[in-house]
Amino acid sequence: MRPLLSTRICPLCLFTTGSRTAPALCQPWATQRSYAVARGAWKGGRSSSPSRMVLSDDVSRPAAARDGRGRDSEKARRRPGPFGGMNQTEFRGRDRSPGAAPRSQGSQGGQNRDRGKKDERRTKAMKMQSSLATVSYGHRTRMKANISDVESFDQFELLPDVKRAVTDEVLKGMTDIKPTPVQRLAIPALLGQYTGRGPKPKANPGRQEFLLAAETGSGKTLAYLAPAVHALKQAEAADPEIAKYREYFAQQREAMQAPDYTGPREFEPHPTAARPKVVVLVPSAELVDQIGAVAKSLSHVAKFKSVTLSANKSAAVIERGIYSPGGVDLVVTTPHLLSSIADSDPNILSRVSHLVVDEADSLFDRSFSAVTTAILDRALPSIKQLVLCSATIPKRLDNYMVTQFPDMVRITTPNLHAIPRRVQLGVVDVSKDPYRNNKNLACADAIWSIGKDAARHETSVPGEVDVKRIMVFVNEREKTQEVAEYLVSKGIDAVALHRDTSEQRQSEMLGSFTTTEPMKAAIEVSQVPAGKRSLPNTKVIVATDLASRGIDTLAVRHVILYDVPHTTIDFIHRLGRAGRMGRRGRGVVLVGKDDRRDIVAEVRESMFMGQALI
Ligand SMILES: Nc1ncnc2c1ncn2[C@@H]1O[C@H](COP(=O)(O)OP(=O)(O)OP(=O)(O)O)[C@@H](O)[C@H]1O
Repeated sequence: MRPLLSTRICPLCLFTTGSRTAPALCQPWATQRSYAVARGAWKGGRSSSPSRMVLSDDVSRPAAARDGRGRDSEKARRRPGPFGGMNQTEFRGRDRSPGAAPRSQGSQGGQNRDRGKKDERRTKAMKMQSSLATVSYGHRTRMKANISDVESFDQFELLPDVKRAVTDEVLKGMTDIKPTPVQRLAIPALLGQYTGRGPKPKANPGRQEFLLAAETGSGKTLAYLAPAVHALKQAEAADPEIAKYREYFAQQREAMQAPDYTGPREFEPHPTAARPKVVVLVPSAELVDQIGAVAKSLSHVAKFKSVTLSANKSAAVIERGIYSPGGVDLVVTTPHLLSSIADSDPNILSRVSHLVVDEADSLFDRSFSAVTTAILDRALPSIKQLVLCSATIPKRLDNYMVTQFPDMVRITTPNLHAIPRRVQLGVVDVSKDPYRNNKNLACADAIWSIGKDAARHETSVPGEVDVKRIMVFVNEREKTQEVAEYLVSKGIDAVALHRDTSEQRQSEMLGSFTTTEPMKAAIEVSQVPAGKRSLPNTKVIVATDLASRGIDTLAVRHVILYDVPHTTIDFIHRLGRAGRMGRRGRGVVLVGKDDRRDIVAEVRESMFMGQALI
């Protein structure tokens, strides 16, 4: 007997039959077929509306929002009874939520024939968690169109010095420099520049609010810093107070050079002393240093004063930085530190025109949100541009933005919420032999095999190999130390990234993970005196993703997910430490007997399809 799935329904008489015999048995079917064949539109008995392999760009809109005809046919298709749900041009059960990215985003998408059914199964467990806000397919497509014809930083209306600072300082040494998708979208938008696509932006004399959301390692820092520095320099050129100070400074300096000068030898403080115009908030001291370094590079050419403030610095250094008589234009800091400075000097936020909240998903999370919003409230009266920046938009953040900033312009890249394209994910079932739920052993084994594999490839110097830098992620901070100690006991150079790790060791290790400089080691896997083997060509950081959120770990090719992350948000941030800026990367997830295999399988399949996680 022919299986039920291969039967077809004649659209006119609703006669059910096998596909081969249909034309012979059913006259309307045959008539329709020959008519359609003659038009070149035969789709095997389906109606001539779009094939289900073509996605409509209003796929994210609910059926009720579509035209009347659509609603009627929808009703008909959903009619209960033996023929209800037949003759559909698209699969009803398919995930129609906007977060489920279209096939066209992936390279392998064409392989999936019974796509609708598979998609539903594929995202079921992720949907149960459903922690990420969704982005519609139509929105992604529009954003894709908006970036297609931007090829160079010259196309942006940035001041020449700022442009030079980006290409000759921050991206120094790179050839064929092109803006990344998020830069193509965000820089013109933040500059208020019209790119010839979409509706022309209205000049907004009040406050502008932007969300800037793009995948990990995609260049978001420059996307917000370059326009902020541009605005800073423009405002400075038009500020009468600064012009007056410059005049005073030049006169005073000349006067001081006279041999008979007896007046004060110090200058009056600059109008911007302790009154920055641009403030960038980030969640950790490491990120303060990282973003601060990009700002510093920009300042060398664009000429402005940037300062980094973090709890790693002494009170004296912080005070010297912020109260420098030469003024301060841009501050990169954490909300807690800025808040405590603002408690003793409320004027510190009185001139802020540009406030950037980087890693906004963390900074509006429970642990930070009270202090972040307090800063926001203080700074809002003077703010001209507020930018929230993140690689993930959790539903929580989405709701906050909807209620607090309903007019916020959302700039999201077409691949938002997808794991970088060139990162692959392998799964190790640690519940089986030889590990029997010993994750420590499985983790050490994975690192040893990466190290041994790398030891086979000598550099141009005989006997020398590249050092592999590997990140291991655990769910709980307390676990970092335990895992790191175990790895060290197995001859692996591992360090836990947490508050109690010595600052020097931590920054040494992070430094070697964020540099693009190759590191070399002797090829031999050595025997230390006690007979314990050691692996000299790997370096390992064990961390929770909070400790490493946003860190630009360019040197990392391997990420080990010791614990299965609690949410897809954590998957994105953890795997996003590899595969930065289009580099290749590999993730390995250790799945124990109590772990959510369904989630891992779905994440893996989404990655394979090149689709966004939901
Ligand atoms: N146009 C560009 N071309 C090449 N490299 C770039 C470009 N823009 C930025 N980069 C580099 O890409 C790397 C990642 O950038 P950045 O740290 O801003 O990523 P991100 O999007 O903020 O990532 P995350 O979400 O993980 O914080 C940096 O090393 C940066 O120098």
